[in-house]
Amino acid sequence: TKFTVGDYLAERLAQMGIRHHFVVPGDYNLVLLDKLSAHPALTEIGCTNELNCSLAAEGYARANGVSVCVVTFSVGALSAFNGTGSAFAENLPLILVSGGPNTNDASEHHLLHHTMGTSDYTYQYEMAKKITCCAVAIPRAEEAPRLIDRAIRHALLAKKPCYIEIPTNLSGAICVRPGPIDAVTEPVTSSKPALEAAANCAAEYLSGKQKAVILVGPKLRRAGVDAEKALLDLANAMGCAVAVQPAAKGMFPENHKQFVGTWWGQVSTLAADSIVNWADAIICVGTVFTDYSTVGWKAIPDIPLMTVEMDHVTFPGAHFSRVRLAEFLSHLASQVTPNGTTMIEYERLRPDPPMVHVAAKEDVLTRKETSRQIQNMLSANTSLFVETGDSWFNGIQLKLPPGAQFEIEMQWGHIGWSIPAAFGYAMRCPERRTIIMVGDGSFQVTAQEVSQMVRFKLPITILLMNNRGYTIEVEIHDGSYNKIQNWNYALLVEAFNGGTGHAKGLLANTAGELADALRVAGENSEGPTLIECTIDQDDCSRELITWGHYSSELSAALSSLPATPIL
Ligand SMILES: C/C(NCc1cnc(C)nc1N)=C(/S)[C@H](O)COP(=O)(O)OP(=O)(O)O
Ligand SMILES: [Mg+2]
Repeated sequence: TKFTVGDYLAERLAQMGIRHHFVVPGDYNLVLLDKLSAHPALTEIGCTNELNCSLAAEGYARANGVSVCVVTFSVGALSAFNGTGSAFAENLPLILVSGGPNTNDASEHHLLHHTMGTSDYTYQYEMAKKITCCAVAIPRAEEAPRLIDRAIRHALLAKKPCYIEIPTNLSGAICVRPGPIDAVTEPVTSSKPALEAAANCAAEYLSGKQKAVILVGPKLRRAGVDAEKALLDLANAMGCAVAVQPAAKGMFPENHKQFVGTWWGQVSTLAADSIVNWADAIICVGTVFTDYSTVGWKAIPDIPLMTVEMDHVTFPGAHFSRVRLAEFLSHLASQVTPNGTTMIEYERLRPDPPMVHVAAKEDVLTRKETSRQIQNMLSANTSLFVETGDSWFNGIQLKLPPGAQFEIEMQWGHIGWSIPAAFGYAMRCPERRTIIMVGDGSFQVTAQEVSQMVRFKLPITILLMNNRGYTIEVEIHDGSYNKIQNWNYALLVEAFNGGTGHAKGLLANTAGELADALRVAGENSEGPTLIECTIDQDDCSRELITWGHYSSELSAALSSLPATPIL
């Protein structure tokens, strides 16, 4: 049989370790989908819509390192742009592939279905350029190898999404076979002189300091599989306190003796803020300081920083390009002199473990009791997804046992992300126990993807925190718009079974009912189990109230008049 453009893409995806491709079919991509599903190493995963398809691919990339989402032109791609934006914001190489109009139509000024109704079809490619690190539209089959390889390589190096548009008449066009995959996947290594110079600068930066801490940010994990190990080596070599930003929870082991908690200003955990504020040197590794992670700009380090990024290192007064994060940390680990001052001080500050109240079986269910029971089910095999909402704060308060994984989407913050993202993640890691903490408002955005968990028999446990509305928004700025229609969530999930599935929908109004429901979930290995936890609409974490208070100042800042009056 002839080798085609679609086969070229399929082979490249398989060569780089992708085993599942997330799709929604449409007549602009059907031939392409035939080629992809014909590849022995690829399994086609259909999704209910393109928003969920792109978010499922985003979740898959968290587990696999790279993912692909294949949609139809315009009506499909514009929804998939949202999950692509998430991948950009979260530093994930998601490959967005869209079918496109037949290359013969433009010159005929044909009006085509699914388009804006004009004969200019370039708008999608132009938009994709803005939300990816590389966008290509294949004009003819001869250029497919060069353009496909270029887009994928950019995505892998930048840890950002890329865009590949394949006209519907080119997927089946003759194409040459791909060369070695190294040409696409081989990483860029550090410049040796720059690495040395940066390490010398670090030694100088640290030499005059007494109280160094390490602050870990969400880009650490995105810097590659050896990045977390390199950080551990540096932490062990230094002996100093190590704090994580909220979006980096789980990227440093929480049972490590030098772990001092999540640094998040007034809503830090384990008094991490006290030791970070005490430090006279902060090594920021993959950190991201945003309005949310600094609690409305209130918690920003106010001392000169050393920052280690994915491909450069900066100091007060110095910048070193092309220094890879993992290589730099490992190199530094072999050079630094131990300085445990901040750990000695922290042991004096470390808060005593809180008294945990165990509710009686008949007690009305509370947020705290729900968190306590979730804490007890976390294990080395758990992957916990926490959704935008009070679930952020409740999830971040939990203590991760060694090996447990934690996934959060704090930069993009698209409510509903956790359902498709956990589904995509679980397709890649079916052996792990995936648990989702999600609010009622978020669940309503992407609930359809639970039906794919039924279809692929994924034993995902969904803790649906039903506080009757958009509570985070209530805390930031209340209004009529924070009210939503309540659903019978347990019934909805059972409706997805369609006569053959094994989803279970349970309602927990008391502590005892939650305990029973979690037992049922633990035994359901054939499909998802949703447990609707009904809690009072004002039963939110104190961190949310504190953060919300400062963020309402933030939202006031967001709505503040422009600094320079517009004349
Ligand atoms: C509406 C919105 N954010 C605005 C928003 C709106 N649209 C999208 C796609 N993403 C967003 N973050 C948010 S955080 C709601 O409070 C979420 O409500 P819910 O899931 O019920 O969680 P809580 O009750 O714990 O807040
Ligand atoms: Mg809610």
